[in-house]
Formats: sequence, C-alpha cells, structure tokens
Amino acid sequence: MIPFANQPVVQVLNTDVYQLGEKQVLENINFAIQKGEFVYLIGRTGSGKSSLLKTLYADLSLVKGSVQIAGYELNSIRRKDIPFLRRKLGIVFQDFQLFMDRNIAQNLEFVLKATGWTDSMKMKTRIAEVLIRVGLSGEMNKMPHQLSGGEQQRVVIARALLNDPEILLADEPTGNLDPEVSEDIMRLFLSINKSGMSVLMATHDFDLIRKFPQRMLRCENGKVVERDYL
Ligand SMILES: Nc1ncnc2c1ncn2[C@@H]1O[C@H](COP(=O)(O)OP(=O)(O)OP(=O)(O)O)[C@@H](O)[C@H]1O
Repeated sequence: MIPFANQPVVQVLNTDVYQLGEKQVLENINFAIQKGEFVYLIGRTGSGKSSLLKTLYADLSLVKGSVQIAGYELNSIRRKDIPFLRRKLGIVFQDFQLFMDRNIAQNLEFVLKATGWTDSMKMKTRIAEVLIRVGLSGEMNKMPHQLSGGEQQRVVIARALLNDPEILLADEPTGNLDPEVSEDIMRLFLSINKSGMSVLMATHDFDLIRKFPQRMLRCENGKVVERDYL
C-alpha cells in the first residue's frame, strides 16, 4: 500500500503569506489541490499570486500556518530538504530562464546533473522522453535563440517534467506569448494534466480561462477564495 495515497498534493491551512521585508500579502488562507486537479490562480496585479507560488516552492518562508505539498510540511522543512521538495515540483515561469549559451539537450542535462543524475545513457533517454512529451523531439541540438517563444516555453515545460513531479506550478506561463501560441501551450498543460499530474497555474489570461474552463482560486483582499465565474 502506498502511504498517504489519497492525500491532497497541496493542503494549505490557516496560512499567511509574507513577502520579503515581512510585508503581509495574504492572510489566513485555506485550500487544497487533489491529485490530478487543474487549478487556475487568478487575481489582480499585486494580489499575491506569485508570492503564494513562491511560498509553495519554499522560496518565501512560511511564517504562520501549515502547508503540506508533495509530502513535505513546509513549517518544519529543513533547509537541506528544499532541493528534494523542488524535485517533486515542476516550476514554470513566464520568462524562460534557459541558458542561452547551451543547446536544448545541454539545458536539460544541466538540471538532471544538478538533481543527482549521473548515468549518461539514462539522462539521454530522459531528455528524449520529455522532449517528445512537449512535441520538440527534433530540436535537442538547437540553441534557445533558434526556437520561437512558444518552443522555448515548451523546453521550460520539458525541464519541469524531468524529475516526474507531483504538481506543476506555473506563473503566467503564457504571459509573453501571442494568443494562438498561448492556446497551444495551454493544450500541452491540459494533456500533461490528463495523464495525472496536478497543475496550479497563475494567469491573467481570461480568454484562455474562458476557452478552457477549470477550477479557479482567486487572490483578493488578502484572501484566497474559490470562484466559479470570472
Ligand atoms: N520581492 C519583493 N519584495 C517585497 N515585496 C514584494 C516583492 N515582490 C512582490 N512584492 C509585493 O507583494 C505583493 C504581492 O505581489 P505578487 O507579485 O505576489 O502579486 P501577483 O498577484 O503575482 O502580481 P502580478 O500579477 O503582477 O505578478 C505586492 O504588493 C508586491 O508589491
């Protein structure tokens, strides 16, 4: 039997979110994300979406409350365990943050090596698998600048998938892309989600939400609330 098999991937209880400098952004928030769920995180600029995501991946420290994510409790996590937590989270940002002086395979290999992989055949296989998953199997020897914005974002998603995370945390992943490319990226997230991976995606893109409706959490007035309309 797998212990905790039915536990949510994310469980946030009575939690405050603080930015650096101890500025409180969200207060007493409560929500859970189940295995296999797709959830949008919406809210105005400055409402706290990025701060909440940063708290979930332990970039901002948890000051008050309880956050369980991917089997870790963040109020008691040790600093040395944070890299292990991050391996169970696939993190996707708006700005691609690829190494521009390395090709796609090297960008992915860098992450594998940094997360403890050593066998070069296994790394090659894994890189090929994730590139197939995002529809870029022919591009592994290209440099990032030879790819379009949408393709670069696919590489970032492939990078996030390398260690087979329990949840993808995406912060405005379509923020720099035109509408058609955004829809393609959204379809990719949905197909990854369909295969069982949870996704929490912060977005401003209401057209995308209307077109691909999913559960919504909204940051507003220092709270996180469940929304069923835009
Ligand atoms: N590095 C930082 N240091 C201090 N305060 C910050 C920092 N980043 C953001 N904040 C503040 O925290 C609050 C929440 O910002 P946050 O970026 O989480 O909102 P957001 O909903 O993600 O906004 P956006 O949609 O513009 O990304 C804002 O008042 C913001 O000014």
